[in-house]
Amino acid sequence: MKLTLKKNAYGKNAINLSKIIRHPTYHEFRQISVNVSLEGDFDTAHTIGDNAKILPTDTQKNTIYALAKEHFTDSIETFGLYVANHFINNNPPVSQVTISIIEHPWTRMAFDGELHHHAYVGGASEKRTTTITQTADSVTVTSGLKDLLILKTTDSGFEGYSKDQYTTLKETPDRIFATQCEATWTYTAQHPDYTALFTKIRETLLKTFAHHKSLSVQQTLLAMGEAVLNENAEVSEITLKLPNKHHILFNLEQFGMENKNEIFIATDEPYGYITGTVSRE
Ligand SMILES: O=c1[nH]c(=O)c2[nH]c(=O)[nH]c2[nH]1
Repeated sequence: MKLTLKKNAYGKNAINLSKIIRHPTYHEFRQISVNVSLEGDFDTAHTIGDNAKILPTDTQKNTIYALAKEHFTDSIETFGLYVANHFINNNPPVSQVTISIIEHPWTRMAFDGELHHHAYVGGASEKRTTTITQTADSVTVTSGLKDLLILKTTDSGFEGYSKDQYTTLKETPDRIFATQCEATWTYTAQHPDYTALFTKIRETLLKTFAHHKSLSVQQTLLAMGEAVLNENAEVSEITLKLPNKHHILFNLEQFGMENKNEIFIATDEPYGYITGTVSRE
């Protein structure tokens, strides 16, 4: 039987980089994690161990640090586009480059309403993300956010669902809705203002989550996606991933007490996993 090498790719993951951008009146601190993945004419490396066409992943890593000096000055999308372009233009065997970047936010400390010049608070779970995929004749940019923890204490219920002999879940018109939101979106236009749009989309996601009278996670997911597309002509499609981080009512009756939707078992696992993509027709 003849065996063939099918789709293959190689690159460097988790290239962790931080940068101080010194503005006249304050320092900006940025921290990103970059993945590089190259596809192309690399068969002979696999078949006969000929590395002539291989740009070492160590070089790929060095390239990210070197290019960041001049070209990581704005959004992660703009930097990712520059880097993808560099790899495809300088390496003939490469037919497709994928650059994924996660940005860890650091925000300047504030005292008496004044932002500090060079001290920051980090550690928030939420991250901004982008993936750039570039070939000789096409480039796609996907932007997003992940690990955005959001919760509401009411305006969420789950009733009227299908039941069988294994159903134990009680219907409720009022429950906690907690999720770790992941969103990724693509654009209708080339070179939009990535950062302004990110801020606007994030705001729309939060506002819709907060205001929606939720009959299910599924219904809120669609409402959030629709709101983003309705309010942003520059967005062509959005995918949302909303794990349902259950807070389960604890049985206080066993102690002769009534639980008026106040005490819960906060669970991480198992969790419901609701995903969906909303697109323009
Ligand atoms: O909003 C929800 N959607 C479900 O599909 C589901 N399933 C479940 O057990 N709880 C919930 N909640």
